[in-house]
Amino acid sequence: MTILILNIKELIQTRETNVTIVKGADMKSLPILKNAYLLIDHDTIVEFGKMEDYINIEADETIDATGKIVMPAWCDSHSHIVYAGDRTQEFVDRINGLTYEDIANRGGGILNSAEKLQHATEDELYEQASNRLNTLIKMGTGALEIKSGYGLTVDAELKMLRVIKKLKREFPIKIKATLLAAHALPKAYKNNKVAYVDLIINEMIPKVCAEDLAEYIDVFCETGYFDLEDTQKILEAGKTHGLIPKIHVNQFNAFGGVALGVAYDALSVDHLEVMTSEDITALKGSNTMPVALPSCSYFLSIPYTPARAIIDAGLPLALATDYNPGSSPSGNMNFVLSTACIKMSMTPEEAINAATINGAYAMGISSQYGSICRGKKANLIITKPIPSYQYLPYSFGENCIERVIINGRII
Ligand SMILES: N=CN[C@@H](CCC(=O)O)C(=O)O
Ligand SMILES: [Zn+2]
Repeated sequence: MTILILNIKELIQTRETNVTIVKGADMKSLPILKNAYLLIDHDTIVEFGKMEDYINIEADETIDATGKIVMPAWCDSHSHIVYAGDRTQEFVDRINGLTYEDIANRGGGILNSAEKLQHATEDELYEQASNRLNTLIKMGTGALEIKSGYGLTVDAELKMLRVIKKLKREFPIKIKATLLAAHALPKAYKNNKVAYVDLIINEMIPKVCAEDLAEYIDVFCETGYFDLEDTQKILEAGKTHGLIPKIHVNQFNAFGGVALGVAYDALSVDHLEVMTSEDITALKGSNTMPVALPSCSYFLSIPYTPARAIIDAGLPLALATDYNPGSSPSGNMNFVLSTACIKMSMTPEEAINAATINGAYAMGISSQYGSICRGKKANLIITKPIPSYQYLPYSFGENCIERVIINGRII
């Protein structure tokens, strides 16, 4: 099956060579072809160029993209879309004055979702997660990382990861799975964190790896959750079993977690709402992608990740949704893009690089996803007729997407 897209007003994020990460000042540049064409063969981008150089090509399907933007589908490197129910009551409690921390301290928050998940069957979880995933795909997401972390028992963590494995099988988009058993201390281990960390290391990690259920190991490295020592032990054990580290860090407090992530060659360090100059220094020269989650900052009314300080220090930055029931009940990457521009002073070019190629890097897939490059996967967004690509973040809240192509298939 071949698909030919003609008369594209702006073809965004075109790369002649297979760039796999964009850093610092380079994030300001977003290669564009105006009045372009693009050819897909099966699941692969095979050719693109300017209409003036177009020589008649026969294709099974031809799309006229007059007035429209074509760009890589979003690469959302941080989500928790497998969860049961919702936490609307906590949302209302926060409006009435409680903080995210207050709610967690009284046994709500992550433990509330863990309680709900205990009672949900694998089929129920799959059904809820697939509804969310269908919505995300329509909003332009073509690759997604999904974490466990609402199970907090051996069985329930495995249950979550099996749901993710089924989503991988049944959905056309690229999915990466992460074991986040160290998301919160379950009630049963309230006074025995050491035993829970041991359970993760001695039972969960080996079982998850035996069933090949995850690629990444994650820890919520935060005051009141898991400290540097716990994080180090869990990352170490994960690495021994072939899991690649990715951590939740610096959401509320900065105490050296970023440097620890870098020391363990984490693929990404995510959240970073609170950053010190030491954290920025630690990231320099590393292979670790800093990931900002602006929807979480928006929803919890906490600081935004200091994107300018990070990018102006020459570092890369990725943007992701953090889609989860407690701190970001939205998986809309278009909103993330707008919020990054409006609240984090990222230019549209930086934000698009962060939400495509750098997001792909944070999932270890940027050699195949995240840009318009010959040989890469045909995961594309085709917009409605819009004035320019800058209109995407500008028109926040508006759905500018007309069609999505995933793996060469029109959705
Ligand atoms: N901060 C830790 N974990 C999630 C929130 C989990 C929840 O509140 O359910 C996050 O990334 O924001
Ligand atoms: Zn998260």
